Amino acid sequence: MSIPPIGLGTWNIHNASVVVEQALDIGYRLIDTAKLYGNEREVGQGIINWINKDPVHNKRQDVFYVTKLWNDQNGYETAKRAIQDGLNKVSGLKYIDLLLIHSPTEGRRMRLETWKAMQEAVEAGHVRYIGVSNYGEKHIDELLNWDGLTVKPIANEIEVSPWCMRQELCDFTKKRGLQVIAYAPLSHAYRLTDPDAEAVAREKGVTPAQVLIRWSIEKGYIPIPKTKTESRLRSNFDVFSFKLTGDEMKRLDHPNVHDPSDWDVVHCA
Ligand SMILES: NC(=O)C1=CN([C@@H]2O[C@H](COP(=O)(O)OP(=O)(O)OC[C@H]3O[C@@H](n4cnc5c(N)ncnc54)[C@H](OP(=O)(O)O)[C@@H]3O)[C@@H](O)[C@H]2O)C=CC1
Ligand SMILES: O=C1Nc2ccccc2C1=O
Repeated sequence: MSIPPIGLGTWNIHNASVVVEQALDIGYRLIDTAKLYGNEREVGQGIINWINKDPVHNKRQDVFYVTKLWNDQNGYETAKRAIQDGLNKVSGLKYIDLLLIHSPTEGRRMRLETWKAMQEAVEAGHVRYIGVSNYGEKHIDELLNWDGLTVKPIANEIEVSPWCMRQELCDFTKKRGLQVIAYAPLSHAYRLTDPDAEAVAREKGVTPAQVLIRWSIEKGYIPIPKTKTESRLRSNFDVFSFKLTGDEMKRLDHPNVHDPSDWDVVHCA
């Protein structure tokens, strides 16, 4: 199993079919959406449009479509129906590459019931891989120690940036065999004028956004920056022709800051 090294986040993208097609043209291969974002159908359409315009070169199996079950879709029967709804919205894609539980907030019983429905979707061939999002250490171990587990999670999608490093959780996630998908890698654009990010960017001849995306990659994470702007789609993807040194990484790190740009539920019961 290999997950592409970078993805496109699509929260708040309303013309998603256009943006997704542009992203795939540029080279993005992972697209992250969710029931919550209200754009699964459009994201799927963007992928289909991209395949249809050059079916010899653009293949369904080259795209990694990620979506998530929202909090109100937890519970065994509800999740089963929700997975079918999600599949129906992107019927042209035939399957979901990675399905995540969006968050652990609904409690242990709901989390595990939802997982049971997700496992069955893998066993039925509707979903290739399953994973979690916003899970803390205890949620991960709850799942891995559950006696009903037949399909292991492959990833934990969590907010990670130099101002929300979550080093212990990231190390734990990887130690348990899950990849870290880093959401809000640009800290929702709140930190693009940070003096150190700007200085490193100037020295390297790149943008602060490229520095932050590269920071995630150097850490061994899969960043999923969001942009609806075509020029930024291009530059955010252009992060494989330079590296950050150990000193530059340290200059960007803020291990003592915890400033998530969004919700923070990894410690919920
Ligand atoms: N699982 C979860 O609970 C969560 C998942 N996510 C996922 O992660 C994705 C990314 O996180 P998100 O919160 O969107 O925040 P990001 O950190 O990706 O930042 C997005 C913001 O940065 C701007 N931006 C992007 N590139 C540049 C650039 N090169 N220069 C200047 N500004 C730029 C965008 O503007 P513009 O679009 O106008 O160009 C947008 O305002 C989401 O879209 C979603 O897919 C996010 C939050 C929670
Ligand atoms: O992309 C997202 N933005 C959010 C804001 C609040 C809760 C969940 C999310 C997302 O998944």
